Amino acid sequence: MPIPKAELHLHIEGTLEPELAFALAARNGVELPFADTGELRAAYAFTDLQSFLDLYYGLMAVLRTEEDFAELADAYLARAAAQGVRHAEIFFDPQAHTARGVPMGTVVEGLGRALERSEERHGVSTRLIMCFLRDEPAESALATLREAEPYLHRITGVGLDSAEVGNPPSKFREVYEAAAALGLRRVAHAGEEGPAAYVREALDVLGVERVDHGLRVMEDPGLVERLVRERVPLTLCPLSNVRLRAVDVLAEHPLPRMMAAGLMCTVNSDDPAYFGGYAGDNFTAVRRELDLGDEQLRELARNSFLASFLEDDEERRARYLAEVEAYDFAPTAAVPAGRDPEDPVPAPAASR
Ligand SMILES: Nc1ncnc2[nH]cnc12
Ligand SMILES: [Zn+2]
Repeated sequence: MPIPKAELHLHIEGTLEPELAFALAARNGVELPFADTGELRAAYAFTDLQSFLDLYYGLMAVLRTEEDFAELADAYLARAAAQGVRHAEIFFDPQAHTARGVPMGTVVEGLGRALERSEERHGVSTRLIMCFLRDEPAESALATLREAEPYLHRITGVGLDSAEVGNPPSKFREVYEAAAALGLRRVAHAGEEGPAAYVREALDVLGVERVDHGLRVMEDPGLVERLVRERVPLTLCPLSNVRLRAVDVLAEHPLPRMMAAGLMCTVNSDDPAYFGGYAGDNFTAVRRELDLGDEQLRELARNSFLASFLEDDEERRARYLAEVEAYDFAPTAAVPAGRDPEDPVPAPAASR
């Protein structure tokens, strides 16, 4: 089995695999501007965040019913479980659905249906985080929070995503204050394409407890010092950073330098259907391309549980952490050539 881990940066809409997209399109009578899954996959040649977002929002047209959202989440949870994910804190983008006439209740109840049975079916505990689209007006985010109030028993926190540059965290001060007043946890994407100053704003103005990405914090040594001192977790997404050209190649990803600086890093998949891999694939890729050793992988896995919103279930967190500490990385020398040293049985796909 791959090392146990929590996934803390995962957009459920970004788990829509081409095969499911076409199946849902057929079921819902939606015409896609692609002839087949091959043609769709060929469109995944992104040049930046916006070029991805255009396709990502377009493909959501196939998601219409509660059953669609339940199926999407269930497929993700099955894949994540197979890669060692024991706990998942899942983002969703309600405005991307309500804007096209799909009610908030359809989205939340559909996702909730899959999340409710996730432990029993997949052995994965879950939380749900509602993201606001930062390229929409702040008033729309506030209206979305109000619309979500009947469903807050299913929602642990709020996040902020979509086109970052030109949409600083401070634009959402009011809605984050309202979310805090409702007892919601707070995270935000910052420092993915935007500057380190956006990370400072997310902390100071929005009061976030984790920073999603935070890739660019290394440009600001004072900020790094603060993040280390305050133990603020960063939810990094290495394969995403390569696909969206935030870094040129994985071998140049700052993750090892960030870990060496004492930052509390985690590794996540972001939008795995689009970026070439799920959580375990990201672990495998950083191990290989960045030369991370067993104990660095253990640190990333440990951090993922420490940074998770499991304060209401410390017993479970302790159990997961004990699994991480007890995890046995099989000695490389004893592994036959071609076998994954961490995996006691030959696996069809890379998945750490
Ligand atoms: N990587 C990403 N950055 C910002 N918004 C997103 N929405 C989905 N994936 C995203
Ligand atoms: Zn993201």
